[in-house]
Amino acid sequence: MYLGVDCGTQGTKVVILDPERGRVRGEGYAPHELIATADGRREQQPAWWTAAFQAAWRQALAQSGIDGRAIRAIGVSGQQHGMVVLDGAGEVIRPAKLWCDTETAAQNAELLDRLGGERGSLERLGLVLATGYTLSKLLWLRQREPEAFARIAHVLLPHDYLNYWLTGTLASEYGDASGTGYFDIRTRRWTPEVLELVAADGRLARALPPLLEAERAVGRVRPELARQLGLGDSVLVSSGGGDNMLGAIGTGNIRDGVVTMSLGTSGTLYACSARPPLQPPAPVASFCSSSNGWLPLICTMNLTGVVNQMRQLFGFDVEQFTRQAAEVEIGAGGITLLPFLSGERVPALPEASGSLLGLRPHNLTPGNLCRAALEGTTFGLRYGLDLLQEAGIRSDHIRLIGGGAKSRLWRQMVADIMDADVVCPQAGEAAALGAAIQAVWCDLHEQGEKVSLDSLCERFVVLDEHSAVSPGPEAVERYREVYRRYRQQLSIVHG
Ligand SMILES: Nc1ncnc2c1ncn2[C@@H]1O[C@H](COP(=O)(O)OP(=O)(O)O)[C@@H](O)[C@H]1O
Ligand SMILES: O=C(CO)[C@@H](O)[C@H](O)COP(=O)(O)O
Repeated sequence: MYLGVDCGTQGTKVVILDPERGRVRGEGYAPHELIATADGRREQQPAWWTAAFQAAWRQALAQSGIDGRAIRAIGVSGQQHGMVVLDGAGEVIRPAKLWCDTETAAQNAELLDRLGGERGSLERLGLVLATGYTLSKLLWLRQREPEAFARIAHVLLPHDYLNYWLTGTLASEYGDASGTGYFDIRTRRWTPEVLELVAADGRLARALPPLLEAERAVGRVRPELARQLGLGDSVLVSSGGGDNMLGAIGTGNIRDGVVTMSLGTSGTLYACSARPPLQPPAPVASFCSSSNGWLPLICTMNLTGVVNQMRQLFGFDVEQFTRQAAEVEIGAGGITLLPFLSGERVPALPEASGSLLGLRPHNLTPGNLCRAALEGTTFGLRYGLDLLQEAGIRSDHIRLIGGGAKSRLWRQMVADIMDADVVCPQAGEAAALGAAIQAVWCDLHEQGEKVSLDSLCERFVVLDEHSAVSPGPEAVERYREVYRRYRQQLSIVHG
């Protein structure tokens, strides 16, 4: 049996994969708290992740009915870009700043400028620095909390931290490392000279962990933790990765022609590629994949969080919200929501706020506002799809994952707005499944079996044909018009 863990923004999900039967035997979930303030701060205590890991694991174990000692290996997926800083004793210095923290927008602008703008950043790193990447968080820490900064001995990403907690070993891997802003996505090496823009004495480069190939193991679960979790005494921990990289594995997106979209706290859209795109538009992040290739990606910061807030404003549960939104026409009666409540990464508006446009006495209804929240956030992903297409990525079908993919209305909206067929994988938690598949891959490699990741995805990734939806020609036409209105209003409000 293999354990896949996905530490997302809103919670940790766990799956237990039975390789013989080729299916998930047990699942678990535990939510995370979030520190969120009006200045854009978004932080979490790493201890909340480890507590959620344990709670979700116990649920999955109980559901599966297996003995915990049957687990051979664990794979960990994590929200990208977070900054976890440890002191010399391996203790967490302060809460982790997350991918969606925009408090560091000024530091990102300063660093981008010092790198020579978008062009300089592309030349040095193979991608354009964005607010949310780890680098600007380090500069922020140096400027705002110099005492904490002085104590840094190790800098990790969220999934690296979970691997460290599991094994006691400090390590990173190419996929998640490529979202730091101090890693060259083409050579797959850290870039110490970029870190020197934050501290010229070289100490940050010394704080970075060694980099692993995707199919390598970090180590084995620490004996005292294994006992506490009811695991056996030599459970392997695979390299793990960023949640989008492992979402790619969990949707079989490891060869050309597949596009995955995730409707989670973030909205993401990505396709794997054997080479990094040659001249990607600046918002396209040419991250490395966890399948030894690349994963050009776009990410929006305002998705299910905005939809949840609109829903809660009216006191609706998910079913009531969906009914309200479904009962009104495409276009929300002329209302547009530019949904940048938390600032935005794509388009690059880290300090923006949201706007509601087109309000009139006849259209100001809960149904129109609920629909405008779904449409506005999905148009952000359509904007991203246009950019990915500019980078040369083509596909007329999308594999849809993340919490929002459970909504049939949203799935149909994605199909109509993107003009593409949409299908979900059978396993509800694709990134956790991807992590479990990577654990199988790594375990087989340790045993000397050079099995391909492709063959494992063939075996374990099953699409749910009942979830499939196709674009409706009439709806596609109507959304085209509404999207045009969205783009126009976007340029009027944000230039
Ligand atoms: N049936 C549903 N309809 C619409 N949204 C849903 C549904 N089920 C879950 N969600 C949304 O999915 C969100 C969680 O998504 P998830 O991908 O787990 O986030 P993350 O990985 O960022 O923690 C929930 O907050 C909720 O808004
Ligand atoms: O920053 C990015 C991608 O670059 C986000 O996709 C994070 O990785 C968070 O993911 P979720 O919590 O939404 O799954």
